Amino acid sequence: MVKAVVAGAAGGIGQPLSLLLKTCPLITELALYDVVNSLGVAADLSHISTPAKVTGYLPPDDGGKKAMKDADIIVIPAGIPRKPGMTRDDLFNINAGIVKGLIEIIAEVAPKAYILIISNPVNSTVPIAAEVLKAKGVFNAQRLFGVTTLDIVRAETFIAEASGNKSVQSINIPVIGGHSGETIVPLFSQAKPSFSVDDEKLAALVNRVQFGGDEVVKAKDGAGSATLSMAYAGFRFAEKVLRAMNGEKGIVEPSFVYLQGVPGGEEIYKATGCDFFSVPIELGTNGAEKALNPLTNLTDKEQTLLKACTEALGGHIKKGVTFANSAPPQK
Ligand SMILES: NC(=O)C1=CN([C@@H]2O[C@H](COP(=O)(O)OP(=O)(O)OC[C@H]3O[C@@H](n4cnc5c(N)ncnc54)[C@H](O)[C@@H]3O)[C@@H](O)[C@H]2O)C=CC1
Ligand SMILES: O=C([O-])CC(=O)C(=O)O
Repeated sequence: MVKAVVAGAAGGIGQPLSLLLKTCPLITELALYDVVNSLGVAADLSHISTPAKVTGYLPPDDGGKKAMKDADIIVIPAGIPRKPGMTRDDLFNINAGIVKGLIEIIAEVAPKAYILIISNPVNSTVPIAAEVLKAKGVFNAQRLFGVTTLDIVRAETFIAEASGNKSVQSINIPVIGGHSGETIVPLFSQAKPSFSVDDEKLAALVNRVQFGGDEVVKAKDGAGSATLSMAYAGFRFAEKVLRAMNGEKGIVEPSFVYLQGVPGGEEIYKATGCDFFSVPIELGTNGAEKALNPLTNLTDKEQTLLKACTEALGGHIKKGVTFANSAPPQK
């Protein structure tokens, strides 16, 4: 029996993500929570002929607690998205409180759940979640993930386009660091299969992965940010976590984790000075079982990107930690 929850299920990401989760045979119960419209989304999805039993919850009558009670995996795309001209950090003032409130509920009713955070700014919302869980005495770093899969999905797509590789799904590329602008570090030198483009094209590819989110925000012109590609990416990561929980071996995907709480993370922490960092993670029945060190054999250009990443990321992490420890409990 596997209970999955989507918090923010009626939103632009939440709806297609819930649809994809409804198609996953590994899930037996799918609880959809939102502050609006979740009952309608649940009724709609409940007619699909797949095993997961779908239920919807709104805040009244402790709906959040009921939705998340005893969940095995909770995916969080709750919060406002960007409009043109905004940075992800501009979302902090609203989304920090939303994530804090949801994690407070999870700490109480589902302390063992795997938590996958999509809400931006991921570089700060994941540290907020960790601090709240620590304060409640239920933090398990191996079960808290910032979802950075969309950066990997973009890198795979853009390499396939640039190199003319027709089998995009065979491409593997680590993207490390954080999830905003210069904190996103694609390691094209470690792409499999390897590929080569001239320096100018490589710089353009790096820039496109780092600022791919802006491309969508601009095209949507005030109607939000990436939702469909994010739902795909969120499902891809959630499904890998579920398959690993189910005993499948050898599953690796980068994710933004608390390095010092994941085996193998300590040496990456020492090298970067960042408590939280996205690196390839080996997933298993205990969640993040091993952080794989991608920092050996970086090219000079990648070293420069890494330096810019760690300089900015440290501040984002600190902002989240400070907020978590100073804001009052959310309602
Ligand atoms: N990690 C990543 O790679 C990506 C992250 N995002 C982020 O995901 C978040 C959601 O984006 P969209 O779905 O486009 O936004 P949206 O506005 O369409 O949906 C957000 C949903 O969250 C709900 N919500 C707000 N407060 C809530 C609470 N306390 N509890 C439960 N639900 C609540 C809203 O009612 C809404 O239905 C944004 O912060 C966005 O920046 C977006 C794309 C990629
Ligand atoms: O750009 C945004 O605000 C949404 C996001 O995180 C992405 O698309 O990578």
